[in-house]
Amino acid sequence: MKQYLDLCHRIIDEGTWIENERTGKRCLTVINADLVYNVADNEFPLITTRKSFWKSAIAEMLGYIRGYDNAADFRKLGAKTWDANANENQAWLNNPHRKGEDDMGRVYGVQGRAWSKPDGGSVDQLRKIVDNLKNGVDDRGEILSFYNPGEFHMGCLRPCMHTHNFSMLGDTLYLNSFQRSCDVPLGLNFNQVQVFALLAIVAQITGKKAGMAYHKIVNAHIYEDQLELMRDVQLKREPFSPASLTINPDIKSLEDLETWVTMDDFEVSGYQHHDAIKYPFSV
Ligand SMILES: Nc1nc(=O)c2c([nH]1)NC[C@@H]1CN(c3ccc(C(=O)N[C@@H](CCC(=O)O)C(=O)O)cc3)CN21
Ligand SMILES: O=c1ccn([C@H]2C[C@H](O)[C@@H](COP(=O)(O)O)O2)c(=O)[nH]1
Repeated sequence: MKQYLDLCHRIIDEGTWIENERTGKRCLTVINADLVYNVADNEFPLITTRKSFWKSAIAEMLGYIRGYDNAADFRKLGAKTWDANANENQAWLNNPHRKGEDDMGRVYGVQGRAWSKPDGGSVDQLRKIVDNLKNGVDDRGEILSFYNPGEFHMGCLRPCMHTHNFSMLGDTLYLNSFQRSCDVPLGLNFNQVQVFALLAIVAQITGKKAGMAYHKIVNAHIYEDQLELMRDVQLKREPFSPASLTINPDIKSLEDLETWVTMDDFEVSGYQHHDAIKYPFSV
């Protein structure tokens, strides 16, 4: 929690105003932030200075794991977070690659599970990582990358958290996650949960101990219409002690995640939080 609050204060104290062409808004921006989550000790990085909708965040991550390309599938899991990018962004609505209502195109999980090969067929990056780790192999290239510039024109948004690099020391699994762009009031509240949960889940299905997760953010920003709520409301509140996450131990494989797992298989205990804050969302 402290590292999140420190980043918010840093943006407000030292940030530079940058015009963003895509959204038509100004963002108070800093470059480079390094967040660390202790998954080994289950120090779940859930924001307490406002109500955090952690189930949506984990549902989003599960949708990426499943390779979803449709906002309706995310909704069925419990995340409405892709509705606006799939259906309200004019550039995407005009894009000939859009396959209709709710289509997100070739983003995130599509790249993670079915990266198109120029000579035909596709690469399932996550399957390879899980198989290797389960067999005790870390080839120093256990990388799940959603960032495919050759297909940006076929998706509604370029991935923000674009790369997850797993590694092993003995039987302890680590994760380094890279994010190019971060909406700190809205997105980071989710992304922290997702990096933590991704390491916890992958460790569980590969039979490893979870270690630390390292989260690198390049451009961290607060949109101009979010600033007042962050500075004058959220940052005036005292944080509560952290919550912890429990994952159903019956989840044992990638197939389990692909087939029967729902948000009922995740539980958070000891979550004390301040009231929700409705931050404006920029499409
Ligand atoms: N401008 C912007 N910020 C983002 O954080 C973001 C995007 N765009 N586009 C792609 C995804 C979608 N994400 C989202 C989208 C919506 C919420 C959101 O509305 N959160 C509310 C309510 C959540 C709920 O009810 O489930 C929140 O209070 O956290 C959060 C992250 C993160 N990403
Ligand atoms: O997981 C996510 C996804 C998106 N965001 C934010 C970061 C930016 O504010 C927008 C994306 O806009 P770009 O112009 O493509 O950078 O969405 C996030 O924080 N976390």
